[in-house]
Parts: sequence; structure tokens; C-alpha cells
Amino acid sequence: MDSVKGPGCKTLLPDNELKPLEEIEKSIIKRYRKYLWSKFIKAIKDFRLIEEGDKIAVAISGGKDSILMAKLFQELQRYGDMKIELEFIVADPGYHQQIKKLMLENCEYLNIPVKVFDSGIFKIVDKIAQDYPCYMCAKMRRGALYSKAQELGCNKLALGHHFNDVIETTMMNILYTGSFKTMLPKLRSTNFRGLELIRPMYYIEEKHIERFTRSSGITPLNCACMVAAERTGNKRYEVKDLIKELSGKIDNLEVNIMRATQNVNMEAILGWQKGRERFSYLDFYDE
Ligand SMILES: Nc1ncnc2c1ncn2[C@@H]1O[C@H](COP(=O)(O)OP(=O)(O)OP(=O)(O)O)[C@@H](O)[C@H]1O
Repeated sequence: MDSVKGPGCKTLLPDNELKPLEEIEKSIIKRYRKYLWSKFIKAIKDFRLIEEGDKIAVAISGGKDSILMAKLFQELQRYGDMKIELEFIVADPGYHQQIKKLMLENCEYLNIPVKVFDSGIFKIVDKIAQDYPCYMCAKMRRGALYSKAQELGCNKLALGHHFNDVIETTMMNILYTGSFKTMLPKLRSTNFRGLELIRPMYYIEEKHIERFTRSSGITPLNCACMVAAERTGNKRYEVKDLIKELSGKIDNLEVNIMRATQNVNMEAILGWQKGRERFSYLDFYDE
């Protein structure tokens, strides 16, 4: 699988020894309440992500984002006023043995009862998608996760995308594809009827996830990719760096990118797409 491999990803190292589980759990709702717990709850409320009786498949890659998401859901189940059921699912794409071991050890320590299933994605992607391995991998992974969620009788699939993923995606679409679109906090699956994808970490900033992870002493999977490593993720890193650089010069830049997606002025836009149809503002000019 070395044919398209890149240089590898940045590693996130713990600041201290692994803290006791109780302390880690408590810190989510106490020390990091404002940055993690409150933001999680706000997204759930603002976008109506969860309802009484939901059975949610929480997708765990073993990385910092989804590990935190699992713990947030467990706290919600413990303290929230809605009855929900949770399944923690891992699609093993063909992880290296040591990586899989680390993921399983972390989940065991953190009391996250994961159900791991083989998806064989790395092998397939390495064979058939040398040019766009990340795109293909993400697409296949989504299908595998939906399928497993359905098999387990879930009506929702939760992914660990966070605030920075959202604004980076928005900027990547503008800069690289010439389109204005963002990552939505929830959407209905078109191929898997009755299943909805939700992103409850929508408002949580990556720097706070990193702070929490480092101070908990957790060593998450940093980059488990066996196919492309950082190679095709470069565009995201470029946009990440660009946003970081501009944030030093423009106040509230990150929040403004997010707000822009909520404040599209339909009186001042040239064209848009709805479903399969395209519209121009001129279509309505004489009305
Ligand atoms: N192999 C997998 N099994 C289950 N869920 C996955 C897997 N890979 C990714 N996901 C889900 O998709 C989300 C986004 O995936 P992506 O690869 O962009 O992760 P990321 O931003 O590195 O997040 P994480 O830190 O959770 O790995 C993850 O947070 C997780 O919920």
C-alpha cells in the first residue's frame, strides 16, 4: 500500500499520565463544560439532532474527535432528560495491528463498548482509487457505517466532525470547487431509508478537543491511514493554515465563516441550486 502514501500526519501527544476514567468523565461536564459539553448540547438543541427514543450509532474511528464524542454521548445518556440508546461502531478499514490494539485499549479504558466490524476499505481503495484515495475511502466508509447502523436497528448515525471541519470544508468549497456549500449538522440518507446522519460536535472547536485529549493523557489514533497518509489531505491542511494565518489579522474570522453559511442573502446572490435544478437571480428579476 505504499504506492500513494504521503508523509504521515501530525501526532497529538498527551501532556501527562492517563487520568482515572472518573476524572476524565467529570472534566467534560466541569472543567471543559463551556467548551465541550455546552457546545454539544447547543448543537443538539439548535439543530434538533436528537429525540426521545432515538437509537444512535456513534461512529468511532479511535481518533480524538470520535473518542470525545463517545464520552459526550455517554454523559448525555447519564444526565440528559431524553431516553436514548447507543451503539458504538468501528469500521475496521484494515488498520495495522498495533493501531487496532491501541484503539481497542483506549476504548476499553474509557468504557466505550465498541462493536468492530471489517470493512476492508484500505485494500479496495489502494487498488482502485490511486488518484482520489481519501474521497473514495470516505464514501465507502459512510456506506459501511450506514449499513451497520441499519443492521443494529439504529435510526441515527453520529459522526465526529467539529467546528473547524465545518469552516474548513466551507472554505475548501469556495477556494477549490467554486461553490458555496457547507457541511450540514444533519441530513437524511438517500440510500438508507429511515437513517439520519447527525454531527453533534458542530460547534466544538478542535483546539478544545486537543486540550481535553492531551490533559486526559489519552493517546488517540492520530492518523491510522495505511493508504494515503497526509498526501491528499494537503488541501485541508493548506486551508487550515490559511484560516489560522488570517485569524491573527481579522477578528472573529472563524465565527464569521460559520455565520456566513447562516446568513446567505438571497437578494444578493447570482445563482443557486436546489435539488437537481439550477436557478439564476435573473429568473426572478421581472417578478
Ligand atoms: N473507521 C471508522 N469507523 C467508524 N467511524 C469512523 C471511522 N473513520 C471515521 N469515522 C467517523 O467519521 C468522522 C470523521 O472522520 P475523519 O476521518 O474526517 O475523522 P477525524 O476528523 O480525524 O476524526 P477522528 O478524530 O474522530 O478520527 C469521525 O469523527 C468518526 O465519527
